[in-house]
Amino acid sequence: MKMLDTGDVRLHYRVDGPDDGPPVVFSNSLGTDLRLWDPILPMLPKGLRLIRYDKRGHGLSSCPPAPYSMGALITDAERLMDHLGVRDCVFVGLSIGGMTAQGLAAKRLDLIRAMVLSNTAAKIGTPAMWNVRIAAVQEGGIEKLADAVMERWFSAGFRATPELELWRNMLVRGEDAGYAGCSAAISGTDLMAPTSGLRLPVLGIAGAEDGSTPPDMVRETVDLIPGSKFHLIRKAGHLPCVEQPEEYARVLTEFLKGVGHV
Ligand SMILES: O=C(O)CCC(=O)CC(=O)O
Repeated sequence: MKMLDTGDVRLHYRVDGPDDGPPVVFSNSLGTDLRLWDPILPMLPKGLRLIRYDKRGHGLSSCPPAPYSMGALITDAERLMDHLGVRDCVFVGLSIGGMTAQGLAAKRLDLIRAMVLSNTAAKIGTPAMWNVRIAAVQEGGIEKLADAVMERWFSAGFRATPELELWRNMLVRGEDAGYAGCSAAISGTDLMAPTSGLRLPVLGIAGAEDGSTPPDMVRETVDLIPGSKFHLIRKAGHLPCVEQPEEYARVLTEFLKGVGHV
């Protein structure tokens, strides 16, 4: 078990692969922990340094009182990468993790060679929508939202499988304050201007049945960055790395090859 104490949060992280391998950093979505990437990591080429972490209020990381800002989430990722001596990584961010990627690239381009913006956007939802969600969590806990979240996370086909229970458990066993805190961070974030100024290789990934960040929303954001690639995964919702891990790992591997990381 590895932990970084930044002073205002303790971040749980995990590194797989050789210390001198090309680094790939993974940042996961709202209500998930670093196990989100378990389905795809064994399918990636050997020799990469695979770094993942639980953002504040999630997984085994500490849970400071809500609300959080996007700036704090970006600084957490920055501190972890500085702590691990990571430069020139490929940063793979899913949803709120993809917002962190965009903000970090705008702040510290020395850390990021290329990024994957998976099921994310420069702006997700509206403050009014997030306020309703935050109020629901404060009143009834994450459980109150869980069935609706499953409909956005997964396609109907996947929701009919027994594996659904595992991911639902991950969501509802999370900290209410962590969920509400990160929801507030998303609510206050509009990265359209900084993301438009980014110049680096980008791969956008969307799920055809994503009820949170539909394909058009992902595409609109990746199109802000000239030369970006885009890949649509069919039969997948908001978490295609879970539903279609082979395809996800294949397009990620092709992208890693394209930017000279493999
Ligand atoms: O997944 C995220 O990080 C934010 C988008 C979202 O709210 C997903 C969901 O619908 O639960």
